[in-house]
Amino acid sequence: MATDVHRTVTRPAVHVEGLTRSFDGRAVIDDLRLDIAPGEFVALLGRSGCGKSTLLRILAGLDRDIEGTALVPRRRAVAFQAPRLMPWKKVWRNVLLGLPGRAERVVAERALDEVGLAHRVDAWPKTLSGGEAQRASLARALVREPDLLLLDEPFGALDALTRIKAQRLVGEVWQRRGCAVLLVTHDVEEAVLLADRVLVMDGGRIAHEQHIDLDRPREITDPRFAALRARLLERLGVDTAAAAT
Ligand SMILES: Nc1ncnc2c1ncn2[C@@H]1O[C@H](COP(=O)(O)OP(=O)(O)OP(=O)(O)O)[C@@H](O)[C@H]1O
Repeated sequence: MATDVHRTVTRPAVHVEGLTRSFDGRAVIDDLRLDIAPGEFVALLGRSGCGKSTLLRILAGLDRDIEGTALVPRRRAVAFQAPRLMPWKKVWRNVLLGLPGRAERVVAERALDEVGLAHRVDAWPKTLSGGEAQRASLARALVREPDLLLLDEPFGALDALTRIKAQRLVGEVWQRRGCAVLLVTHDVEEAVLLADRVLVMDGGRIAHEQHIDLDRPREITDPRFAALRARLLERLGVDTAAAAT
């Protein structure tokens, strides 16, 4: 009997294969392979200098001096640790900065509302707090309606409380928008809190991956959360037993 086999093949949001990037003859990224599914939230960990930002810049299209394949959606946006707002432009104009065509103020207003900054539309960047500036930077990414959102340690410079709020906001935005996210972070807890899958980069490649099969919202007090966190710390070479003493 003939069987009709239907396979649903979903094109990944990101497809990277055989990717190599060298600086001064040294391969920082070395034959790296990575797929990210549409709508998937992926966190990228790794020791300082292992090439996380380099990978993110390549996926953002900011670095094209590569060997191998890096396929990304046309609609993508990036937010960095520093909000990079132009001080001579009001917040709403910063949000529209670099958008192709003539964008209306209402587009910026909508994005600023989404990140809880509706009241700061006409503010000057220098009057924003660190957390507000980071939200404005996120709004600037969101007006691009990205299928892929690239975040390079966006919460790195924030104080603990602001950081928790910003993490929650990113989680909400991701769930509402359904875009794929690649979050570079140093914070293992943040990775387990937000991501569907956590990658550990080492030796220029993805050396380890961990699926996070916990329901959302996640509780850091959940013993399964602690177990995943410990396993990732171990992969990062942090001796948790020693750290606890
Ligand atoms: N433009 C460049 N020229 C020369 N070397 C570079 C350049 N950009 C990055 N590198 C080197 O590549 C390596 C990886 O840098 P990268 O910024 O990607 O690391 P990272 O994992 O993001 O680090 P961190 O966690 O500290 O931000 C580092 O050794 C860095 O010095």
